[in-house]
Amino acid sequence: MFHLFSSMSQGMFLADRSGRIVWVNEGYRRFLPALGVASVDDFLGHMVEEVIPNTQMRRVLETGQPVLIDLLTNQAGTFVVSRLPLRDAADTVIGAIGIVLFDQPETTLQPLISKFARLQRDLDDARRELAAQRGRALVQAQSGGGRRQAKHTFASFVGTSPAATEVKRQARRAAQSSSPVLLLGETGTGKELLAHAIHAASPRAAGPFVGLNIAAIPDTLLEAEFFGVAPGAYTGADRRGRDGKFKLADGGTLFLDEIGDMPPNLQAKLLRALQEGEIEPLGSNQLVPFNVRVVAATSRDLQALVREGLFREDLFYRLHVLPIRVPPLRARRADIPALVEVLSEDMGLRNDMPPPEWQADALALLAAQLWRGNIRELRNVLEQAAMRSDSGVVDAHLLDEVLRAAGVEPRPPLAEFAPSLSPPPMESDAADHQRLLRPLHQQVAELEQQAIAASLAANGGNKQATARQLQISRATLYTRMGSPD
Ligand SMILES: Nc1ncnc2c1ncn2[C@@H]1O[C@H](COP(=O)(O)OP(=O)(O)OP(=O)(O)O)[C@@H](O)[C@H]1O
Repeated sequence: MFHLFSSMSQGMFLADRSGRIVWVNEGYRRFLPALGVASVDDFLGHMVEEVIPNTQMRRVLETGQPVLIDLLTNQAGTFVVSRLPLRDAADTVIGAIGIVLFDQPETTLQPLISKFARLQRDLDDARRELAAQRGRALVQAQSGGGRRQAKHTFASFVGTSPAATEVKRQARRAAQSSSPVLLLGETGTGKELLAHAIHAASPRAAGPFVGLNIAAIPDTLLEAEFFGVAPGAYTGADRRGRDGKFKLADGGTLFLDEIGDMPPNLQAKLLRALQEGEIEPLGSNQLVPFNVRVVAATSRDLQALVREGLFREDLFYRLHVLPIRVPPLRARRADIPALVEVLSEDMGLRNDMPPPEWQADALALLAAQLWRGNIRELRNVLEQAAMRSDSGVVDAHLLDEVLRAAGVEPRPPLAEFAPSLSPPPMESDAADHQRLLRPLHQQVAELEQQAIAASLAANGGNKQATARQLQISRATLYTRMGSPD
């Protein structure tokens, strides 16, 4: 074992019970200059922390517990390392082995590191959202409530598929700009959610977020909704005047949903307002400057509307500065299991019940559907299935019935989805630990095969997309697929 570790790893050394380095192999010697150690003689005989900054070797010697995998960063770089205690026949710790498994993990472990970075970013977003929610609760408690704030951040946008990651990347970049954003995508794809997230990540986050669904308001009332009404313009209830959404969103973000449904006369007025940076409340004859960032959304084909003369071309270009295409759910099937989990948790919380459980065949069936209503439709189907399950467990049979009742002719389950969707078998800590004590090349090869199988399944067997997702060349993918090692 000792020789195997020594030859398979990038480098290895031994410390005695007191933490003094007593042996170092050939491989390890090349790290010495970067550690600021001139020769092996200056390394041997020194206490481990004197020559390897940030090492956790002392803890291993003191506790007798191994650190199987750790990242060590010091002036010599970042390394994936392993530290194992050495014991004598009476089980007393007599020293420890330090092993460098990988140097330059940022290149050798690129797919893992980028996944880690992405998860870390999502975690940071979630933490920020929690902090913001606490802050909002505090502000509401102090002000008696009623503030218009973003309800979602990027962490609420569930999905790590390439398509979801790309849309979040574009939206994050858009958040930093002050130009109008145009969110394009089918109904229920998360456009409104992204609008909230863009606001929450923008320099205007402390300002209000005001939404207006143009399709939901009669044309005759829209102008007053947009620009407000001056005092005295009308008799009756509106005598005192009323602020429009532009005024309410001052200093923040105005979300114009279903912009494609805007009547032509109002399109002209909106264009003028955006060009001049001023609005004219109904009946006022006065121009009022505003400071609002517009995020618009539509599920209609805006360019086709322009061609048909139903949407002004000049307004289209005014809004089309930062277009973001939000992908439909069927273009990111890999996100379905995660969405099912999040939506189930939410359903459980709302109904004060344990979240429903989804069997692997049910998930495979869900992953295969076209989801024309996207996440909203998915949620609806999940809710109906959960309601019809007495045990709280939903299988493909029950789901099939629910889909048919909802008027959907179910497409057959994606076979390649089922194995990757079923949860990994539970292993006891001891067995888990034992698995880690096998030859490293074998473990790495297994991990590679698992990653390739999962990615192939997520990409419906498409090798080009799989290679892109894993950030390896197609040639490498074919080699790895052919050699399970
Ligand atoms: N990526 C996602 N992760 C989690 N929930 C999502 C995601 N995308 C959408 N949802 C949820 O799905 C529902 C529909 O989303 P949203 O209203 O943002 O869609 P939309 O594109 O604006 O739809 P419409 O065009 O019909 O207004 C909401 O409940 C939203 O929270």
